[in-house]
Amino acid sequence: MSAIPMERPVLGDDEAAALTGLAARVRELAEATVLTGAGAAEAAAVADEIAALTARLTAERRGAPPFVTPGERRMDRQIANPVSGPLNPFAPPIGLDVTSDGVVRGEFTLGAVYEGPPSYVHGGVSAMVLDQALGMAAAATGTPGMTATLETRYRRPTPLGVPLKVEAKASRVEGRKVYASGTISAPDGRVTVEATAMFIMPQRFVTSEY
Ligand SMILES: CCCCCCCCCCCCCC(=O)SCCNC(=O)CCNC(=O)[C@H](O)C(C)(C)COP(=O)(O)OP(=O)(O)OC[C@H]1O[C@@H](n2cnc3c(N)ncnc32)[C@H](O)[C@@H]1OP(=O)(O)O
Repeated sequence: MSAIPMERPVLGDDEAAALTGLAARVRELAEATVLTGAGAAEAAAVADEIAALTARLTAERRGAPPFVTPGERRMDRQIANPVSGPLNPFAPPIGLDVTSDGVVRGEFTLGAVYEGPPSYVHGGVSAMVLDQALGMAAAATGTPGMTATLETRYRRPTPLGVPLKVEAKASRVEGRKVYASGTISAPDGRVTVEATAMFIMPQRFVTSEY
């Protein structure tokens, strides 16, 4: 049982655009927070101002992140997704395109908030990006599912602050199970992380359209 309900408010275009802009500013704030050299007094003063802004936003609080109206794919409605969602300040966000032959591709740059080992991307963040890309590749087969297994192989460190590529494709569908694989690669074209995953469509979603 989740504390966040399934039912979602649906945003109009104006509100979606405004909240997307707000998320972009908060993303910049997060980066500024981990990189600032403003000093203790200034940091404390800014923290007070941010607390006041947070209070303004929570004065009208929703029970769950909103969706936007259905587009071509129902999965695109979830605009607060932590990988691709423009409404989520935690998301880079990564624009992921699905080609007609089911290949998912995205280009992205990860800044200091995603650091694991100094100057490199946190391995959990790479796994999250791949989970999303492979999940979308699975969904593109017409059988979307929950991640049942995700195996990552970290072949070399993934650099921060440079353009990265993620690519994924489903390899086969067996009933409710979909198998997919993918990679993250660095600007020199070398693969830094490989992943394979298996997604299972829960029985209760068998008739849903994604
Ligand atoms: C669908 C909605 C998603 C839409 C997404 C849009 C794309 C967005 C991209 C998002 C990307 C991010 C996505 C996320 O972040 S998804 C979030 C992370 N994943 C989860 O939280 C999943 C949690 N687990 C479950 O909900 C259930 O266990 C699932 C749904 C996976 C299976 O529960 P179900 O009750 O259906 O299973 P069953 O008992 O009838 O078994 C059926 C078959 O499967 C086999 N099996 C079961 N589990 C495993 C396992 N772990 N490894 C290997 N095999 C497993 C089992 O042996 C059997 O095999 P067989 O006997 O038939 O041979």
